[in-house]
Amino acid sequence: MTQSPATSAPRTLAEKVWDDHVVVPGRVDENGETGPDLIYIDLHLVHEVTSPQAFDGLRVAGRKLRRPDLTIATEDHNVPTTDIFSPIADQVSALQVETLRRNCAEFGVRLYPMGDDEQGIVHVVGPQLGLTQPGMTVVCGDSHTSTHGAFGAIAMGIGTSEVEHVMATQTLSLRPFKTMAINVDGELPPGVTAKDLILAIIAEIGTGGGQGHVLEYRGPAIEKLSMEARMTICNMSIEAGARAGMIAPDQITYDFLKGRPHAPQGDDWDAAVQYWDSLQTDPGAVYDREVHIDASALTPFVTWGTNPGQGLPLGADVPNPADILDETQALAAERALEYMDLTPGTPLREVEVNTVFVGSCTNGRIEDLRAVADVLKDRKVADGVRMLVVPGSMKVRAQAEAEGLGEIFTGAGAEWRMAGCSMCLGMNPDQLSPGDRCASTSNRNFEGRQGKGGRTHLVSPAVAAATAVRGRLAAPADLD
Ligand SMILES: CC(C)[C@H](C(=O)O)[C@@H](O)C(=O)O
Ligand code: SF4
Repeated sequence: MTQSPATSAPRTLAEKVWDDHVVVPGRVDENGETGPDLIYIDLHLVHEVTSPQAFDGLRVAGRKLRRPDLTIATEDHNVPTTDIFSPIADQVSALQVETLRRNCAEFGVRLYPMGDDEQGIVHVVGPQLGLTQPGMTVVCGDSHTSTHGAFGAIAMGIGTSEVEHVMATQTLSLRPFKTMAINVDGELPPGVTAKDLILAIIAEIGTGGGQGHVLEYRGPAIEKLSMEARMTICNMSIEAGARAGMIAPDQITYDFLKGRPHAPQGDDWDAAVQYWDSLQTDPGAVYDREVHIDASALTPFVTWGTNPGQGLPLGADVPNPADILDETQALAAERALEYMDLTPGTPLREVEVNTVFVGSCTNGRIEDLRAVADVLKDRKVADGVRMLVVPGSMKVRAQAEAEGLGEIFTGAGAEWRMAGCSMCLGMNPDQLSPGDRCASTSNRNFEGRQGKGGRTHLVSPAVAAATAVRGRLAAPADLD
């Protein structure tokens, strides 16, 4: 953790974290081109889907895992959320989970298996244990690793060959990312949440808008957000095409972290906070690109299409592709509406759903469940609507139970499940059937993502809950 000399040029949060992790700087070749830096990795998260080949690679090369102490694994994608205490029925899922268990035992990786108190979605488990900390580099063979950037870490998804590289060396060879500031001015109005904000940001900059960049979300609206809300935002950075998303650590970050099992303690804590405080972007630091969003102008946001950028305020109508000037986007909208079976001009509030999914690494944390319970209390899920509430981790489930939320969910007629990725992508039995329409708190609305022929509208937890009660896309204010 080297401190930069006081005379150095102003740097952004991302640049500071990067600089502090360079093991070998990129070499300049004869044409003056700089090669990739060799970057140290502080935390490597592992799940059952993207790790088998990487472990195989180590085995074939006869190598050990370099830092088992910086590696942690959990079972999430294939976990059946109805019964996690029995063996998995599905053969493919069972094999993936068994393989992870064997690999973790052989290479000495700590694993949180199904049935363990700490088990859950990898991006919920890391922060919950205090493993994810400001100023770290965090990787995982999973695109939503960007979630951990909410702590002021550079956190990114990597491919399977990179997973193997990190396992063998605890480093990665990377070119520095470009930087982009997403300045969120003003204040979010009551009833408008982090999920609405990030959906609006992606609609604004596009699903390719962040390409090659690390996004830094900043400004008064971001500074007010809880860690859960910040994680929701950073989680979806990848849906804007970005390499990572970050938020500078502050007192809210420290209050969340303090006392967690892996957080520094005593003098180490004080020293860590002193270092973390130095990570804020310096005044005068220059980003490659800056975007401004006015939080106070936002309302609840929902997607109508088949990518996360195809979203609109809930009060809007289904768009008419003929009104979209950009030809490619107009064509994409046309195809999306066909798949989604939506007619231009229909008010989004009229769109009927038969399924509601609350969960995922975007919105499966305790605050999300509290928001859902606030709406469901003394209300019922509409006839003909199936609602699944799936906690992001078993710790979140236990907390929700302790607060009486589980009873509210089941009392309203929702299914209250065990922890896992579940219907976010349906690698377990929680899937949509063809023609089902789902309001989902997850992060991807791609064709067939939640089950073949299923249709997904991305929404906030509050909108999901109100939609479950009304049977049509709705915000809690529509229920009064
Ligand atoms: C299975 C995994 C590789 C994938 C990802 O990388 O994101 C999954 O988590 C997802 O959300 O689609
Ligand atoms: S909850 Fe969904 S987005 Fe998150 S890791 Fe699991 S499958 Fe991927």
